[in-house]
Amino acid sequence: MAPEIAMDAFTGTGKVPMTPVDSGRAYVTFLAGTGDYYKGVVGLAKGLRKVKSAYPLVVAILPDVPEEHREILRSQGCIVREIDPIYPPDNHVQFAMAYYVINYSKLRIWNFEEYKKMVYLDADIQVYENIDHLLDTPNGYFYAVMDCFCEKTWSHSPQYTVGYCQQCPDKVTWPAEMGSPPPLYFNAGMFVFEPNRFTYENLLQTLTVTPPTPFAEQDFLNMFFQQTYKPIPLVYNLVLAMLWRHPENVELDKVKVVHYCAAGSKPWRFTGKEANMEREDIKMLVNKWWDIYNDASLDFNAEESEVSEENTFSIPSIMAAVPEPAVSYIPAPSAA
Ligand SMILES: O=c1ccn([C@@H]2O[C@H](COP(=O)(O)OP(=O)(O)O)[C@@H](O)[C@H]2O)c(=O)[nH]1
Ligand SMILES: OC[C@H]1O[C@H](O[C@@H]2[C@@H](O)[C@H](O)[C@@H](O)[C@H](O)[C@@H]2O)[C@H](O)[C@@H](O)[C@H]1O
Ligand SMILES: [Mn+2]
Repeated sequence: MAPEIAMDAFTGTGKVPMTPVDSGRAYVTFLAGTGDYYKGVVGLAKGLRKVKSAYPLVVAILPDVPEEHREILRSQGCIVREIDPIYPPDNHVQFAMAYYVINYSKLRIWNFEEYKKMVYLDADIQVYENIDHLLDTPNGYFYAVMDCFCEKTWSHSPQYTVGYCQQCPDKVTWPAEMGSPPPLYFNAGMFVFEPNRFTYENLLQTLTVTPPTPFAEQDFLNMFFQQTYKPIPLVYNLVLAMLWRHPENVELDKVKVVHYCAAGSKPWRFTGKEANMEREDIKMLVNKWWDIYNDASLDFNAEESEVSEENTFSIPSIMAAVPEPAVSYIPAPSAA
């Protein structure tokens, strides 16, 4: 006998609320390679469960992700979707990190048209407070958190050269002789977007004529969505470098989402040896990530999920086997 459920648990019309698949909303992350980033996805899946997110986690994976890792993600209730890689046009650019070249493949998520609105999260991100409300934001905008230009990874940029950062625009003003300051620039580790076939095709076509730059798809997305980009508060994507570059902008106890993107900060391979990794706040955040990763009570439970399926929100792992819909991809540009 299904447990008695207060009518207000529904939409008040007595109708069962839409399940996450029907709601057209989901979280999505990206996984490539045979390495240990799958641990980041497991941590993220468990973190979203811990904050009682109502929506599933879709994982866009490249073909090189081994079956063993795919099975681990399915067993954690993830919806695993294989995508084709996307390479930037032939180039000789020096990416800030050599592996950034695979990050262009993230653009395939705009083709997940069965979803109307999604939150993209890097696999090195953890969600510590429920952020489902981001999926209720008004359509037509690209929501993301502003990045910081102060790390050495930005040493190629004019901002870094003049010591300008959008996080403290009054500290070093943009030199007038260099024209207008750069447009607001987001970190592409987390963003709220609407999958859309037209946008998808436009992204891929534009990519073929856009010379690659050091921050790869992050630079590309900033250029592409410049007119519709809407900054959201830093609590939705704490880029760790903010802790030592702009501590005045950070209230750590209010942060909902932590992005482990500083060199040496990936929790699953943390040694504490790199610069700033000896900080107490960094060690606390890494331990916080491990507490969730190691918490067996947060593992996906298919039975529990099926029971709650009747009431509210969950996705049985059978959904995890959802095959890639037969769509004709725009052929990716030739490999770099
Ligand atoms: O070997 C890799 C490297 C990267 N990624 C994915 O690409 C994202 C972007 O890379 P990363 O987070 O390392 O970049 P950062 O945010 O540190 O610049 C990761 O979060 C993963 O989702 C992956 O799956 N395998
Ligand atoms: O492929 C480019 C990547 O660019 C971004 O990472 C960078 C960037 O944020 C710099 O500003 C930081 O200095 C650096 O530490 C950090 O790794 C995104 O987090 C990642 O998802 C991905 O798009
Ligand atoms: Mn990242």
